[in-house]
Amino acid sequence: MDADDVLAAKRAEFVLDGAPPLAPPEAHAVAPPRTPRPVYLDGNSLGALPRTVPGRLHEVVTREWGRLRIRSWSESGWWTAPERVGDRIAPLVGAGPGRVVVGDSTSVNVFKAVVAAVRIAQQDAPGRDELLVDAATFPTDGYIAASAARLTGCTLRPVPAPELREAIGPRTAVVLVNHVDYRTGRLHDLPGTTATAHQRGARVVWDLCHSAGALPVELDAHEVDFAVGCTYKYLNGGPGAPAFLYVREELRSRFDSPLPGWNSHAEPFAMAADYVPADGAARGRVGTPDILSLLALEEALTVWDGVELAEVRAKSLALSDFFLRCVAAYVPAGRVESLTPGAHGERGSQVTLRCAGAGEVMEALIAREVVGDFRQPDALRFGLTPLYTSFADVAHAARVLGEVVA
Ligand SMILES: Cc1ncc(COP(=O)(O)O)c(C=O)c1O
Ligand SMILES: Nc1c(O)cccc1C(=O)C[C@H](N)C(=O)O
Repeated sequence: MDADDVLAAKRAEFVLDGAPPLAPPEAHAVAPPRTPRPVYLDGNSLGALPRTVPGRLHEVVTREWGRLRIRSWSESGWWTAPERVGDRIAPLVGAGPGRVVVGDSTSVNVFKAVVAAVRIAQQDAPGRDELLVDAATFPTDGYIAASAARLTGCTLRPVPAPELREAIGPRTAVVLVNHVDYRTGRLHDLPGTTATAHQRGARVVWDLCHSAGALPVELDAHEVDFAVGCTYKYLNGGPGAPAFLYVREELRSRFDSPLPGWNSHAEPFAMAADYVPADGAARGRVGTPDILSLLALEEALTVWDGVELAEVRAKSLALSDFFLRCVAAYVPAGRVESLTPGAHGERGSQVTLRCAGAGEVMEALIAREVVGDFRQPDALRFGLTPLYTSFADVAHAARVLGEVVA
């Protein structure tokens, strides 16, 4: 299967094992892998380092910051980086140019998107005062949605994702959904939920943290209103890399950000007392962008050049199918149970196994160089990142898991 893998060559573009330490500034590259260990199955939490990033960062720090200093805001393209990097992410989430901006954290972008979506829904129909969130949401979305609800006079109602469509009613202003559940890896119905919300006069906000770069996402085609996502998982932007915010083209002029910082002003350097929002993606900005992280992300995104998301999806599903087959073959019966749906249409790009003593089992796996993660209370998570995970990796991981639980 590895021999037939059309994405196999991509693996060499990442730093994946005990290679020599980084930062030989002139070389800008790290020696290729010599051993296939450790097996890294945690790219759904922190993506691996693309080889060319250290060199690019070195250049940004020494030349753009060190020598050009303030000139770099214009000469090195720093000022426009949030929109430029947004345009690089756009094709990965099915968005046209000018609709995605990069900056802040996912949490902050959830806040901007949810409050802005409620404002639009309430302008269209003033009585709408309910915010729905998928009940198994990643915690930050739930916390932020609760605060956004308080600020906008809404009530927050958690609903299991498969029941969301039915739950959308005449009072629903906004539905906030995680596209892929971070715990189970379940893929939620983006086209159907979005269409139902719109039929019933509500707006949708999708959190794409676990789908951007993991599978095709068609934001424009499905007329999604707002979407947010992080860039440190499947987009490999690095720890704390800035998040992204998508605003649907038709809502561009109606997007009233609850965090209208000076970077989102139509004329930031007019330093005007009154706020006039920028047109386009820049309207989603707040303050000064995190340039080092942003430019590391921009470089990391070059690994997507020439990659078809359909191939990524096909490999992701083949990897999860194969991993589950290997688990069935190597792990004693009854010791683990897959929480990840069997149906391809309901699966993201990870496999989660429920397992007694999962915390200790994961510690033992990591000690044996199989790196996944543990989520409370009993979940073993294995992220499958098609650009660098091999079939041999997942077979090895299943074999070691079988030995550990036995
Ligand atoms: C679905 C989801 N939303 C949000 C976050 C985190 O948001 P932030 O980038 O603000 O830490 C994560 C992971 O950390 C996540 O899995
Ligand atoms: N963002 C993280 C961090 O700063 C530290 C440790 C883990 C994370 C994560 O991304 C967790 C991840 N969202 C999850 O799906 O559990």
